[in-house]
Amino acid sequence: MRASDRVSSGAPLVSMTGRHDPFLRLYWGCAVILAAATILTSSTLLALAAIILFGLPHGALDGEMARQILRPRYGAAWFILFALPYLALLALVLVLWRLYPPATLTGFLALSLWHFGSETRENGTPILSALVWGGASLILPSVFHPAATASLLSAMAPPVHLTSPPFWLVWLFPFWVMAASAWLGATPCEKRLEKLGLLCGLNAVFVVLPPLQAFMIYFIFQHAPAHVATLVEDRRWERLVSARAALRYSLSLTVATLIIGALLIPFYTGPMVERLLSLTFQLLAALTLPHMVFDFLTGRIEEEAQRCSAIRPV
Ligand SMILES: CC1=C(/C=C/C(C)=C/C=C/C(C)=C/C=O)C(C)(C)CCC1
Ligand SMILES: [Fe+2]
Repeated sequence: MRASDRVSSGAPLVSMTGRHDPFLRLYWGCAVILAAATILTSSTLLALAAIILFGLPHGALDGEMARQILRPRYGAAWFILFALPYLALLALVLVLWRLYPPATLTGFLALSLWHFGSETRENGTPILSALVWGGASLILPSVFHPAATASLLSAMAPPVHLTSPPFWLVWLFPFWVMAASAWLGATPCEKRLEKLGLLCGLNAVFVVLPPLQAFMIYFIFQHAPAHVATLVEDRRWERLVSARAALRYSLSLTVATLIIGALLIPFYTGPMVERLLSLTFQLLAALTLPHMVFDFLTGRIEEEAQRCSAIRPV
């Protein structure tokens, strides 16, 4: 089973907060305080800080997985083998943002929908739950806050100027509602009320809050912990035994990403808030492509390992 095939929607925050670990309490306490400050002040900068500080580390865990797979075979060269193709894909996406901003934005949104969906896919109803949970963060703001979503997406991909969100995100809404109803219908009776509550909670976040704040809440309290929970539950990753360990092993690449981000600031122009907004999301897109390729490759390696162990004589 691929890491992303495991169940994670719904429970991640509860299972991943490490309620009894004082360090993680502090970590999540800071996340809650920063999120609350963002909402109270409506500050774009604080929202970006929360997204970076508490969302980015989940992607940095790719380095830990690559280390475990490549180091036994290639020794110290593992890092180059991992980092070079990763950085090449990252650079490619950053160049694509410059050359074809509208097409890259569309590609990023489609990729994000896939990425968010695959993180919250459930075993019984994989496609439905992926559309429901993955689509919510993109479809709901486009429907309930079209003007604000359009201006954020425009700021993300200058010189694109959207007066409304991409039509396909809005058109997906009726399908999203149907998928959500079908998914609830397919959920076992005893769990239905709980799932309905979660769905209503997620809807409320995207209906009530402005799009960037709602996305921040989704990203740091649902998406990132779901990814970490999936990896911790996956017994393949020897050192990822707890959320705390995951945080520790994500630290070096998180810092490296922050340095890359800081070095890129001079390449972005305009008022500082807009520069940081486009840089943050363009970099997220640039990280998401190699992250998804990596996820695909580790899934293939796992399938291969299972195939080999199935044909090995006992
Ligand atoms: C900027 C922005 C949006 C899009 C964000 C996207 C598409 C983020 C993708 C992040 C990824 C893929 C992270 C991977 O872990 C919304 C929600 C449409 C509206 C609010 C502002
Ligand atoms: Fe992610």
